[in-house]
Amino acid sequence: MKHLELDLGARSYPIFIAPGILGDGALWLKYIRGQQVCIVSNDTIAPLYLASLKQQLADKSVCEVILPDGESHKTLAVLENIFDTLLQANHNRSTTLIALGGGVVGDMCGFAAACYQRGVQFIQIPTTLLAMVDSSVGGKTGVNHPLGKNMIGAFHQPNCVLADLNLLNTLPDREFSAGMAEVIKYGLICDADFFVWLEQNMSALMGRDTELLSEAVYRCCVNKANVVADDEREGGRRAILNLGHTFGHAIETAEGYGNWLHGEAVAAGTALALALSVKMGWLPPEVEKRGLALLVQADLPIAPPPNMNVDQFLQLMGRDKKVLDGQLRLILLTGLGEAVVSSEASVEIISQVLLAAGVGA
Ligand SMILES: NC(=O)c1ccc[n+]([C@@H]2O[C@H](COP(=O)([O-])OP(=O)(O)OC[C@H]3O[C@@H](n4cnc5c(N)ncnc54)[C@H](O)[C@@H]3O)[C@@H](O)[C@H]2O)c1
Ligand SMILES: O=C(O)C(=O)C[C@@H](O)[C@H](O)[C@H](O)COP(=O)(O)O
Ligand SMILES: [Zn+2]
Repeated sequence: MKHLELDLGARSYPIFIAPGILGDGALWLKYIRGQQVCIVSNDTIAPLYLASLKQQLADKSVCEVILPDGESHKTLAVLENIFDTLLQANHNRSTTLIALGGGVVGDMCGFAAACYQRGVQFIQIPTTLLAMVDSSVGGKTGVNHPLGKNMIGAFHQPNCVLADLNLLNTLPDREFSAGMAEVIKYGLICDADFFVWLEQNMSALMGRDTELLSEAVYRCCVNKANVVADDEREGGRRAILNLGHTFGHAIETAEGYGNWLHGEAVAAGTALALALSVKMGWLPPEVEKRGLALLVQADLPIAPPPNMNVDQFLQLMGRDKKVLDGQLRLILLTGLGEAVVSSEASVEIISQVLLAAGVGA
């Protein structure tokens, strides 16, 4: 089993990574401090894994909330279901919520935990590759608004993260690829050695080799844990985890939540960030080429949707959470494994990169 700690002082927590650990209650039941537990999942994942989870919780008083599946349901209105269930079952501040699902369930369950009676504990049991390598770690929680991704939320850290690699056996290929976009992100922004390792192993990873996947999840979590431990609330360096996301979130919002998967939009957004980094004269074109090749090998899109136009991109990007005093800030690369947060790219140069990528005038 692989194990690391996210070091946040009193709010530190462990991340466990191994096949089969969902069934090893002895490992993780101690992170549930009270008797009341509320499992939050969705109508795709619950039929697959809810019973196994409940088996481990036989000594607890358990209720469950099964949300409708999909990014389009990551809303304040759907979040109400969690509060309704908690109140109907008389859950108090000693309750623990458990997120059993991908990033959508994890972000919503975490946000409900941040809000319910002004904050209760929660555990992340990620069931997608994306959630294992990224969304279950670091405490960003929230929901979407029709005008922008993750616009309503809170920072709220879990008590522990359990990444059971066996759960990936049922994950559809398209969702698996989407997770790879965030995996590749870590190599590009802060871990050149990991990027080279991914180049050497991508074909076996796409074949879902468990040993290699376990190593990939571990290295992503180590990288994310280091960044988050340095800057929990994104005052500075944490923003590098947003590589490709300003473009990507614009795509997700414009195309209608769920039509482009988050990872797909991040992949196309990363391709744009690579092109912009080269255009700024900061990144050797050879690194852009290697980044694009890895995204393609992971079956990810590297072109933005042709039905979007430049104005639409700029308007949606203008609402990004990294905008400061009206100034757009983007994550750009200055080398392999080296990212900066920069406001130096002008609207003109961004527009040129979008046009060159096939976005409408
Ligand atoms: N909080 C963060 O730091 C953070 C980081 C990255 C992404 N996110 C958010 O995460 C979301 C994307 O997460 P995602 O890619 O996990 O998508 P998701 O949660 O929508 O899950 C993808 C799909 O796979 C299904 N599924 C999940 N696990 C399965 C399994 N084991 N077997 C079969 N089907 C399974 C789900 O029901 C869903 O249909 C976005 O909303 C994004 O904004 C948050
Ligand atoms: O953890 C972070 O910080 C990230 O930026 C991780 C991203 O992969 C993730 O998509 C996150 O939800 C984006 O955050 P946002 O603040 O841009 O909504
Ligand atoms: Zn992301």
